[in-house]
Amino acid sequence: MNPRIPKVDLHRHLDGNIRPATIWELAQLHQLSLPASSAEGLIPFCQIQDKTSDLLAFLAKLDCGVSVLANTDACHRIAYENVEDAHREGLDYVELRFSPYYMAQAHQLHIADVVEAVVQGCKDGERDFGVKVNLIGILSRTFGTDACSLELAGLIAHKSDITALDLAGDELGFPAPLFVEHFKQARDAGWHITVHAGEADGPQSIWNAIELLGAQRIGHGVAARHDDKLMAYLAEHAVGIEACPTSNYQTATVTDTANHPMKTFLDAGLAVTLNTDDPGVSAIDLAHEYRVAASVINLSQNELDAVQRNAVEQAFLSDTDKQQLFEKAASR
Ligand SMILES: O=c1[nH]cnc2c1ncn2[C@@H]1O[C@H](CO)[C@@H](O)[C@H]1O
Ligand SMILES: [Zn+2]
Repeated sequence: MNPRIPKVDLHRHLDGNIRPATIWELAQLHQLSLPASSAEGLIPFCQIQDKTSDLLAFLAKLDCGVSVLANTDACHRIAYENVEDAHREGLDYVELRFSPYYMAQAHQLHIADVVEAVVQGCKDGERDFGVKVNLIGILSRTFGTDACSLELAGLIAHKSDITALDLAGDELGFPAPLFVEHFKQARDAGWHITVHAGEADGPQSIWNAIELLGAQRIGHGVAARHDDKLMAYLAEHAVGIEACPTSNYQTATVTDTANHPMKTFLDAGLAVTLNTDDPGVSAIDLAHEYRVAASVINLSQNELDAVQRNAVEQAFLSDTDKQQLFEKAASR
């Protein structure tokens, strides 16, 4: 990554980035059983080894980490450690997303309490590590529309501490038209919108995210490659593409990383950004994704710099905040 351009990750699930050592310690603390007898032994259960058969097999790997969230202190801890991880990676700004319903599920926590703990964990992390953070709430579509209504209510209870709403989980089984009302409420709350689309399903899912849910950015968006009209629309309206190539390889969204459409998207004028998705589960960091984009996807240094700048342009931040990020990076 270019140190003179802000280092930004816009698509990172904090509940997909729980350290194996923390999973182990929380299980000890709360006397919870795990499928292994040491932190190292846990790795095959909470990290992808090579790739999985499909998105749902990938998502099952997140279950181990959230299974130890026995109380709100545990939620605070993993949020705080996510900010520490971002600091260790040298990031200037990160948008962390999380699904409070999913985090609350294993131990029947109160959804709004989970949101509060995550908000506080991130605030404490920002104070201690000097990384700027914004939070994106997720509706986990996999659990259906009623669960998503509860999840939305828990997020809206902390409306001013949340920047945007996202829809994640089983894209094929729970398509966007089911969530029109949820996203209307989110826009009425003044939130930005980003939606996982075109990862497990086709281009229509991306159109739906934009036209029915009001998405300003698309998580993954890989399937746009099959629809020229959509590509032209994305370019014209600067709808950002949050690319996560290693995740896309591991979920079998792309057959191999070299086949990722990032370069095609850039050539077509799309505002592509590069992100980690679930770095703990994928065992990667943002610098790894930039190396992959250079050496496997063959982006030039100019293209990599453009992608790095796109992340600032596409961030859910005010123009003043974006300017400050650019100035901070230019002066180092
Ligand atoms: O790559 C992904 N695609 C779709 N959904 C995802 C991905 N990674 C994580 N989640 C989903 O996000 C929520 C936790 O933040 C969970 O619903 C998880 O399944
Ligand atoms: Zn994601």
